[in-house]
Amino acid sequence: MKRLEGNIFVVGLGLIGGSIALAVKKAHPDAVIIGYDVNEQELKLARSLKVIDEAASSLEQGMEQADLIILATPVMQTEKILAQMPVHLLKENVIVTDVGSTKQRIVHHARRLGKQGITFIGGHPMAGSHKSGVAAARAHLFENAFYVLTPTNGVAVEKIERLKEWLKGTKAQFVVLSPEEHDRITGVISHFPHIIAASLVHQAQQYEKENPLVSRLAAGGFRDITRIASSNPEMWRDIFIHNKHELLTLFDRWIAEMKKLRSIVEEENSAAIYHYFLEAKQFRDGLPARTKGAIPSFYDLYVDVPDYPGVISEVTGYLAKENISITNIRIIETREEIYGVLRLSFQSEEDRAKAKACIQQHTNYETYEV
Ligand SMILES: NC(=O)c1ccc[n+]([C@@H]2O[C@H](COP(=O)([O-])OP(=O)(O)OC[C@H]3O[C@@H](n4cnc5c(N)ncnc54)[C@H](O)[C@@H]3O)[C@@H](O)[C@H]2O)c1
Ligand SMILES: O=C(O)C(=O)C[C@]1(C(=O)O)C=C[C@@H](O)C=C1
Repeated sequence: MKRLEGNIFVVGLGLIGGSIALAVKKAHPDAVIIGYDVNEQELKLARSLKVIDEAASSLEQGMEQADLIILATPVMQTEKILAQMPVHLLKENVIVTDVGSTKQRIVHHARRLGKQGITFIGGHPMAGSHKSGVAAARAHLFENAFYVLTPTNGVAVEKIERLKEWLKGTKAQFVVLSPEEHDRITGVISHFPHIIAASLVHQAQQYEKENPLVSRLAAGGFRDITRIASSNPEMWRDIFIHNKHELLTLFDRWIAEMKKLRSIVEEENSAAIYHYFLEAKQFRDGLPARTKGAIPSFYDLYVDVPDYPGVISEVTGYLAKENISITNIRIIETREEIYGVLRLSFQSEEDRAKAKACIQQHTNYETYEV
């Protein structure tokens, strides 16, 4: 495995910046990871968690020594940083990239770098979480996920390959898209779903004023579909402003769709209602669960476990006895007062099948694949 050496400057040490820093360090232990964040607490925490090797005292100080600059701030901040970047201070061969969830406006603002001979390659690792901050950063966050790159025409192929080499510790699958294609696709499968999740929560909040039982009765379905409403509001505000045009079209299409649905329910058109759900189920079930996709895929097994201390070691203990190795383990949802959902990831389909059989043999916990 080729190990690169050099200075990596990560601006914005939150969930994504921190995770990328850890992944780069894992693949290139001789690289020096320098970090900067406007929030001094996060910067200190990043240093003490060893997410970065050094803290820069300013953007300029970090940028002038960097061989790779990764901008991992909310997208409106990224736009500002690009506009103010001190190009004259940068190393000639530096590569500048970002991780923002939108691409057209960022790539547009980066044109000034290209004009002055600096390579900019837009990037977006298509995995994340509703959590934010460096404490949530994990080196494996992007494993198996797509990592979109949006290089513009003038960018040399060697520079793109070099960036992929730097980022190979993410174990993501790189895909090149135009910024327009990127924003169109993410509008449908990432951005618009966020407003739906947030609006469902607002609707429940309104109903709760009439009956406080609403939030107590909000069960698995509501929690599953609204998980992402717990995400960082600053990040999502910026995404909505950046991808406004795409989102306005999606609003119009969604409103038309809701009107259509409302009328079939009003008419009690049972065939139409049934087919609507059926088509949705077929498309959802057909999403590439095992191949790599926008929904990050692994050989995952979900286990509904009772909420008591020791339950995780109980389950992992059964698997250990049968020598079944787990690549990742996570409690993805605690459904208060009922049970938790344990997500176990495996290296292969075979391991997952063995694990399923093992858990079924030793426990009565429900197991399922999504
Ligand atoms: N969270 C996700 O699921 C996800 C996934 C892929 C990409 N992204 C993108 O990654 C970027 C970062 O998101 P995150 O989830 O890591 O957010 P985060 O809130 O965890 O981290 C962002 C960090 O940037 C810092 N910051 C803000 N303005 C700054 C500035 N001007 N200079 C230096 N630091 C600054 C903040 O203090 C914070 O520590 C966003 O552009 C987002 O669109 C997020
Ligand atoms: O899993 C989540 O919590 C996410 O919201 C991750 C998610 C997504 O919409 O899929 C969010 C924004 C990113 O730009 C990429 C990934």
